[in-house]
Amino acid sequence: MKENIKGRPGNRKPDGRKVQSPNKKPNPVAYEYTDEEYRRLLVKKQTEMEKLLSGFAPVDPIVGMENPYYYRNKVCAEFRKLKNGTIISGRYQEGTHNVIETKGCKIEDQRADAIIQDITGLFRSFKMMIYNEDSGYGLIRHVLIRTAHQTGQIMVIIVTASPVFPSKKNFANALLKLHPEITTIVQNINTKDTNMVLGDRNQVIYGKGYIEDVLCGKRFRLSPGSFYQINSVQTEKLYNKAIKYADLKKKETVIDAYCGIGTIGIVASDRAKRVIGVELNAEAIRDAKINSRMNKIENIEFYANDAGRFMVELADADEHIDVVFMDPPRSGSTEEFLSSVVTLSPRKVVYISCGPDTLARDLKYLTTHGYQVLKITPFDLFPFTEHTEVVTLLTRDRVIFK
Ligand SMILES: C[S@@+](CC[C@H](N)C(=O)[O-])C[C@H]1O[C@@H](n2cnc3c(N)ncnc32)[C@H](O)[C@@H]1O
Repeated sequence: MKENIKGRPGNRKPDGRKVQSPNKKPNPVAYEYTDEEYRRLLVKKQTEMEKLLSGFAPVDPIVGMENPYYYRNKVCAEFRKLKNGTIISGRYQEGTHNVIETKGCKIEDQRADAIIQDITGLFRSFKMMIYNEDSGYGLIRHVLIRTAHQTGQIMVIIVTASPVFPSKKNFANALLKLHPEITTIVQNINTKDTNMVLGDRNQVIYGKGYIEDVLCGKRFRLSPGSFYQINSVQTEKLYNKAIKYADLKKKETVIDAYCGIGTIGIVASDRAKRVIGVELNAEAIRDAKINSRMNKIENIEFYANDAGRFMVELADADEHIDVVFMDPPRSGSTEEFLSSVVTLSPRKVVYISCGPDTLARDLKYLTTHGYQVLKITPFDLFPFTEHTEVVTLLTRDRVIFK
């Protein structure tokens, strides 16, 4: 099957916003979902990372997947009503809000795909009105499915344009009859004229309103609006490498900046003296606090704040920090954050990035302010897309490359 990858659901920023480029033409790049094509893409990504980053330090070979299919644990479906009254489900074509009908996508969780197909049928039989962005009329905006790789739990989030969701209990019962594996169903209310997928309000229709997954031996609760890496198999490898780079000895005070639900800090906490997590999204910080209790971790604290502002406060308070893990969104970090890192002067910075261009920009700042890049490892977190994740180790100790 050939598919326009740029039209895949990767076209969302890490915080869930759609990429805005309404006048952009559809991208002509199409990838074959085959092992041979996958190997070709890995070579291409390695070359791109070397071109971009080898001026800082040697780039290790990209860490690929043995089985690069059906890895996406988060799938956002869009819907469109055709002139003949039929409802189709699919994904937005990149840079547009045209819905391209999608079935059996080879990079999305297969359980999510099956659920979306059946939800589309139920929307038809329950005569649900699909939201029209131009007129602002209609109810159903999106459906988001989040699946937990280890526990198998599944969350269905139905995003509606209004709090009134007629027959929602009957709808949920009909869906659960078809898919008893679903563990929770949530209505998310998004009344705004916005590119953000999710609104601020959630109403639990069935189950607990969140799912739990296990990563690197720790258990994590995940609410509808919290960030969670979309490829769990590769995330474990990525976190293990990041923590190996930090080389913690149980004596260090560690920052987990842009911490989401606290995954990196919680996984690292056994090896550190103290961990401080900071994250802008209050819902994610609520999850992070529950996650630290659930894993019985006592040397970690979490703050809901802008990471840059928080680091300025730490620098002003003359705090001693040994290691900074930073994992900002694709847009990268800010000068406010980076200059505070320089002031705080941790021995090590482990920078995890899903935006290699902004990583290069931020590495330039840090290396012109006393840091040296020691290690760079790319990870293929997003097989069959143009995206690459990179973990980088910086230190303020001088090291000569042989
Ligand atoms: C790439 S995610 C990483 C999350 C987490 N480290 C993980 O591995 O799951 C980036 C996170 O940064 C958060 N974020 C975005 N802007 C921020 C800011 N200015 N200050 C703090 N956190 C921010 C997002 O909400 C998101 O949770």
